[in-house]
Amino acid sequence: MYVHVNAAVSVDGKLSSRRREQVEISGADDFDRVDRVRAAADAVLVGVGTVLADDPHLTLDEEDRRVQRLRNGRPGNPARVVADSRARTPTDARILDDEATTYLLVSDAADPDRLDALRDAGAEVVATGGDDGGGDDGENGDDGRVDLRAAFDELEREGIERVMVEGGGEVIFSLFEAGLVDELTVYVGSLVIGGRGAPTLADGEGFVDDFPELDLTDVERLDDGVLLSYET
Ligand SMILES: NC(=O)C1=CN([C@@H]2O[C@H](COP(=O)(O)OP(=O)(O)OC[C@H]3O[C@@H](n4cnc5c(N)ncnc54)[C@H](O)[C@@H]3O)[C@@H](O)[C@H]2O)C=CC1
Ligand SMILES: Nc1nc(O)c(N)c(N[C@@H]2O[C@H](COP(=O)(O)O)[C@@H](O)[C@H]2O)n1
Repeated sequence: MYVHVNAAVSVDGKLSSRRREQVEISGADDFDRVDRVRAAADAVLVGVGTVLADDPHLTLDEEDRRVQRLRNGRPGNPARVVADSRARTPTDARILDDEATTYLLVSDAADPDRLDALRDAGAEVVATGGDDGGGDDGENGDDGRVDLRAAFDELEREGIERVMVEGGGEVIFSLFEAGLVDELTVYVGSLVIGGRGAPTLADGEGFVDDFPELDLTDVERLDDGVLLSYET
């Protein structure tokens, strides 16, 4: 699986404010670039924190790009994928409409009745990862969250080979922690958000050593900000 993480941050590295509501950090040119990256992907992935905060749609904005994909024998929109251990995605979430296939990555911690309701609402459920019985302590490498590596193997069996990850900070950290990131693009908008509780590009537990190092491959001025491109 090729994994491209993309995010927009303020100059102080925040994805959003302490209210966790969507903040428009990108300008028109960056949103168009994001649409292009989506169009190249087989699937767009977010964490359930992003679904609950933003209720994103994750489809293509540009009709021409949908048409081009269909001409190439691909679905008009990339599939949508949510890392959602406990199946907290609302059944009326926008990502569950019929404009694309939507996979919910869940763990053993998800309630079976809830999964039935989400299947009825149109979701394809992929279960990996489970509860080690020891609470959220991270012991045994299993804290009841989705095992992203195993889930990606399942998605590959569904023909998904290229994933674009749009956030948020918890999921992005987990992907770096698991060594699953191939490419990172970060749009840095010219604003300060601040707030110790505001989400950043990589949240989670954070690293204390063995920090993932990246190769800077490009720097581009875009809208009123800067696009930074990295490979791992
Ligand atoms: N500026 C930007 O480009 C973007 C900003 N955002 C912002 O980010 C915030 C949401 O980010 P977060 O709260 O960090 O939530 P998130 O979107 O990273 O979701 C985290 C949740 O995913 C679930 N999950 C399942 N398996 C997991 C695993 N293995 N590792 C980590 N999480 C796993 C857990 O329930 C966890 O609470 C919102 O404020 C949203 O507006 C989100 C996307 C893009
Ligand atoms: N690239 C980017 N720039 C910003 O300024 C943003 N606020 C976001 N947010 C994320 O974009 C997604 C919205 O998707 P739809 O337009 O509803 O399809 C979602 O993942 C937001 O968190 N991204």
